[in-house]
Amino acid sequence: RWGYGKEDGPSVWYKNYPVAEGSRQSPIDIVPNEASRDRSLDPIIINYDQCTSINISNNGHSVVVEFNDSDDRSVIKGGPLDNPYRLKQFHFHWGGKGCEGSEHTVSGTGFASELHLVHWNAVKYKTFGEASTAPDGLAVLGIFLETGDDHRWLHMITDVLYMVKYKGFNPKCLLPSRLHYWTYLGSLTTPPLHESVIWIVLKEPIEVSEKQLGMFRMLLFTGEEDDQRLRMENNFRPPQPLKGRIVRE
Ligand SMILES: O=C(Nc1cc(S(=O)(=O)[N+](=O)[O-])cc([N+](=O)[O-])c1O)Nc1c(F)c(F)c(F)c(F)c1F
Ligand SMILES: [Zn+2]
Repeated sequence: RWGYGKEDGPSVWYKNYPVAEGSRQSPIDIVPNEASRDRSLDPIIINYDQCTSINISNNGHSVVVEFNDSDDRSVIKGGPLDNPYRLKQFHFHWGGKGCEGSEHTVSGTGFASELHLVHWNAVKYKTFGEASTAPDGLAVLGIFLETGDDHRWLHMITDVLYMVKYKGFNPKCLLPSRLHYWTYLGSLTTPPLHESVIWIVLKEPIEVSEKQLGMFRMLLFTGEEDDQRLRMENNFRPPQPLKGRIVRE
């Protein structure tokens, strides 16, 4: 249906998902000195200590780790959020080589990869599906990955990328040391591109090794029954027009 290739990639998503040309699409290019300081913005609060990962899977677009979101055991709150948002899953976007791969860019510069932790507003909405079409339904925490030393905990993902089930991974260990962020109103960056996301992009990247990133690239877009093997890489959407939106910090 949709993908990242020539015929089914971001430049043609508008055909089946007209909202692709909407007024709050993501990702965007973040220009730090054009961000406006909002003193009413509190620090974000991340409570992932009781989180329960239920599985890891390749959904044909990325590698996704899903969590039990039946209660408020792992939530993000504060910052631009009026309610606690429940962690539902996290996934990554990456490139085929070091310099590009992230979805958001900073003054035109991309990172090697970007981690998205997808949360939903379970106070106002009964299900993720309902929240996913509401303007304040989702909150996605974006974390840039830059290449450097091995990441102490990322190996728990890269080591099990070929397995389906594993337990007890706390995504808190993927957070950088400082939680300074940019925030703006945007959308899912993959179809259905719902304009329902309050984006919180952390300023500080985490460091991962080229070898660890290489493990992601061994994943395939295609199924084992498909005749052609398409390596999963460059699963990122390019920056979209700001259309008058303000990025706050
Ligand atoms: O749950 C979703 N997670 C998700 C979001 C993004 S995202 O890049 O758009 N994002 O927001 O981080 C990327 C990937 N991924 O695997 O690459 C994801 O798996 N997407 C999603 C969906 F699949 C639907 F069919 C739907 F109706 C809906 F409302 C959704 F929100
Ligand atoms: Zn994403």
